[in-house]
Amino acid sequence: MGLQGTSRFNRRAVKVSEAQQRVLAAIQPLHTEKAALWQSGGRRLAEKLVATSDWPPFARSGLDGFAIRGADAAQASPEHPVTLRVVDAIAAGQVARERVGPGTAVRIMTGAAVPDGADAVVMLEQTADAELDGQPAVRVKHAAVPGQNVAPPGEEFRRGSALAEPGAVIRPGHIAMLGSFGYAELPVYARPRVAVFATGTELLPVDAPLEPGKIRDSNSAMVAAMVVQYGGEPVVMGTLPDRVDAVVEALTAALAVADCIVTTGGVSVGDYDVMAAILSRLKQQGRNSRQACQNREGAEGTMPVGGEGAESTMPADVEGAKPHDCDAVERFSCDGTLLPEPESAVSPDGEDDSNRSIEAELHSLFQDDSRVLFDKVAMRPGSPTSAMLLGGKPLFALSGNPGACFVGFELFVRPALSRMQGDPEPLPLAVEAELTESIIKGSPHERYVRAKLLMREGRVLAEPLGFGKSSMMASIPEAEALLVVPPGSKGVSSGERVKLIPIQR
Ligand SMILES: Nc1nc2c(c(=O)[nH]1)N[C@H]1C(S)=C(S)[C@@H](COP(=O)(O)OP(=O)(O)OC[C@H]3O[C@@H](n4cnc5c(N)ncnc54)[C@H](O)[C@@H]3O)O[C@H]1N2
Ligand code: MOO
Repeated sequence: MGLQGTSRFNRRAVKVSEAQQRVLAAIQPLHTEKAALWQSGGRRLAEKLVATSDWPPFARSGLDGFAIRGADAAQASPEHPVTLRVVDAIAAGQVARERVGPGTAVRIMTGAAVPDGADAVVMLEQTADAELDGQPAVRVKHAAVPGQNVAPPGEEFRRGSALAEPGAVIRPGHIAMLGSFGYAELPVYARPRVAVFATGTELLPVDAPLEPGKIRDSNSAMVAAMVVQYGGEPVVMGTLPDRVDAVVEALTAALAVADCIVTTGGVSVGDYDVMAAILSRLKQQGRNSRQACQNREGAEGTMPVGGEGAESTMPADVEGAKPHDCDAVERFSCDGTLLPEPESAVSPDGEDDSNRSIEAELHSLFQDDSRVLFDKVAMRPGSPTSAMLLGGKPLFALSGNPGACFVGFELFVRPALSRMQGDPEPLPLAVEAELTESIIKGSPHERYVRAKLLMREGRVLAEPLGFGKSSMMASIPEAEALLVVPPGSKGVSSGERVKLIPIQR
């Protein structure tokens, strides 16, 4: 394959929190657009919106009854009712033609504008129809006070007051408020378009019969569903064989249509782990470019985010940590672009020709602002989970194992999608719960265990689900949280409080 070498083992794990920070530091919110009010639920607002009038906009009756002057019925009681002449009757949406003067009332329905002169509404149940000098009248049988059952203008919102801040998720309540103030369209962040690929020559489409040694591609559809769940638009691009040229071609096509790419599989250290090979080459490019600059300028180079300098804050990872392989030829310019292949590197046999064409394809894939963000994470499952920027767009190379793929998406792709949609705090809030049963198995790295949440006697409990191996999917549908087991040899005991990350259901 030409791209495999010892550098595929040369990966050092970063902590989950560090990996998340690298992702967030590399991503900006997307462009904004307008969405119809009724279609904007769940999207994120791109601007602060304010009340365009006082609310309510007029003094509003809270009941069906009679609008009166409170002072007229201050002493009213069932034994000594007060009789008032009824001068008008209005439904919601109508405005009274008459003012309410001393000794008069207007029959009024819920939501109608309280007429001038009136300052109270008496509910129908506290009145009786009457006549006064042959004219319609009302007997008020309970004492009234000014202001009763009247919502004054601006009671709830003052004109100009903030209704929602940029980045807020638009919830049904926002839609009600914004509709009241005449916002028929809302400025929202664009939904990220996410290209989804599964790599693996063993993969069959979901509608194909099983064949010996092959399995159906379940990750693509799961990832697409998760993209939708977190506000994005998936572009499912199918399965790819474990060949660098095929993957590079597909990634190039994806970059033309998507804001973000998610791949699954091929990210570990195996002979056919094609995503790992691409990551390794991109990393090598960054390293060579820095080396070339240092040599040329005779100065200490500074490492970009995701470079080896950042990694040195971690203890050497026990699995796969090796000194950097610095035997690469300097074929990269100071800005990180690939320089032409030297003539001497090309031999007449077919192997080199094919390498050369792969080099050319990689050259065009690794445009400006292409770099590895991380290529191993100190976690289980999904330690080979990786991320890179390609031409400024994030690519998440998730593990092929379905359980690890799911966890990798929740931990890294979800915050990225939230950031692209303008979320000011894209990392999910961790909460605590009591563990229902011990997790005996220790781990050198943090473990993210799929769990169900239970309420018992007002306490939130977390129940670890069975079938939680990286390769297993049976626990994914039921998972309501990822329970975080700290690194260590002894696991966590039943009854202990554990940190967990809720999953959107
Ligand atoms: N020598 C080593 N081997 C492995 C290591 C290691 O450190 N050294 N890491 C292991 C860990 S941890 C994980 S996780 C897996 C990650 O492997 P990849 O991400 O490269 O994934 P694949 O090898 O392509 O596939 C793994 C597994 O998942 C199945 N798969 C792949 N794609 C799909 C799909 N779209 N739908 C359903 N299932 C899929 C695939 O058939 C494999 O069974 O590597 C370990 N190995
Ligand atoms: O880290 Mo891997 O996902 O355990 O099997």
